[in-house]
Amino acid sequence: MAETEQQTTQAPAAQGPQRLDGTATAGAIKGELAERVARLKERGIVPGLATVLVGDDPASHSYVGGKHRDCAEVGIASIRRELPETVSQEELEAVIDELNADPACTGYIVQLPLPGHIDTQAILERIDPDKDADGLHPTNLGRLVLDVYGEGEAPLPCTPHGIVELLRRHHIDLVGKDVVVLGRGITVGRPLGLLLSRRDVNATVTLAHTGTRDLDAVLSRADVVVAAIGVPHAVRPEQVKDGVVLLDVGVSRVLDTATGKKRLTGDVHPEAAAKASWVSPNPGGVGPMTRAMLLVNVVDAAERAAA
Ligand SMILES: Nc1nc2c(c(=O)[nH]1)N[C@@H](CN(C=O)c1ccc(C(=O)N[C@@H](CCC(=O)O)C(=O)O)cc1)CN2
Repeated sequence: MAETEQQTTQAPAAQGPQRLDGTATAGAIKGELAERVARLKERGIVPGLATVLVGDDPASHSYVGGKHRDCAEVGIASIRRELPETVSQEELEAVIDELNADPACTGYIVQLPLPGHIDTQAILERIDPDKDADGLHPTNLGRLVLDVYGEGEAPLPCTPHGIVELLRRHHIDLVGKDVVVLGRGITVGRPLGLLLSRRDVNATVTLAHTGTRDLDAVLSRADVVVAAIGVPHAVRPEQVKDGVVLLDVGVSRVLDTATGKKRLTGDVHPEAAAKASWVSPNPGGVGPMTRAMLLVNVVDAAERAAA
């Protein structure tokens, strides 16, 4: 696709939807990051990502494993902290303090969700904002609200940033478009609403949630729908217009009765996807972009620290 070509959100659905290919886009971003990491290393600076993983949840283990594989691909050093499900608040806070003080760790994340007995907000607030690779520290979320920080000057939450970047790199113009974000969670919906309404994106955003009245009417007007509620096939074909752009963020594991195995299912019904002009596959859409934007935050932070 030509670099300057602008895409419309109204391509006839008869052609079938085009894919917002997160795997390929993340691959391109990782290539760019590998070059930036190499330049940092020439100056004696080695970016290092630490992950803090609590408990035995297989999905969290798999996501964290992926993050470290990505680090190896682009030359970022890896530090792993694994703690039992029974870890106390104080023990976890001690690990945070240790990473805040460790010069080899230039950025880190605490894999979410944490067990119910842990005060997640207190943990996120204890992270040094300069090492906050997830962009979830209140200082960094506050910077997002203020919208006075330029590109790379403050970390952005990875999934929202990944969604905006995925659309941007597929030349999908959001100026003036009606974007409906389903879900108001702190890792996706709420920060995505802020990001989409920034002047450089300029979309009109509706953040829909369990309190939304007449969701069908809200969805029927949308040029773009981002579904991040984790309810399998929640977005149905009769709710969206032809040519809509659909981003499927939700991840549910449902039993496939044919195979007897669990299979990953998104929030978008396949027949809704068939009406779209563009759709992000799930898997292979927003997930890989989430991982790529984490690396962007790590490299940005290392460059800022070295400036
Ligand atoms: N500290 C954080 N915790 C969590 C975050 C986060 O951004 N920061 N987001 C999610 C989990 N997550 C990253 O941590 C994540 C989820 C999914 C993927 C991904 O690549 N998914 C694949 C499918 C993988 C599969 O088969 O399960 C895809 O979409 O292609 C990456 C990262 C919650 N916790």
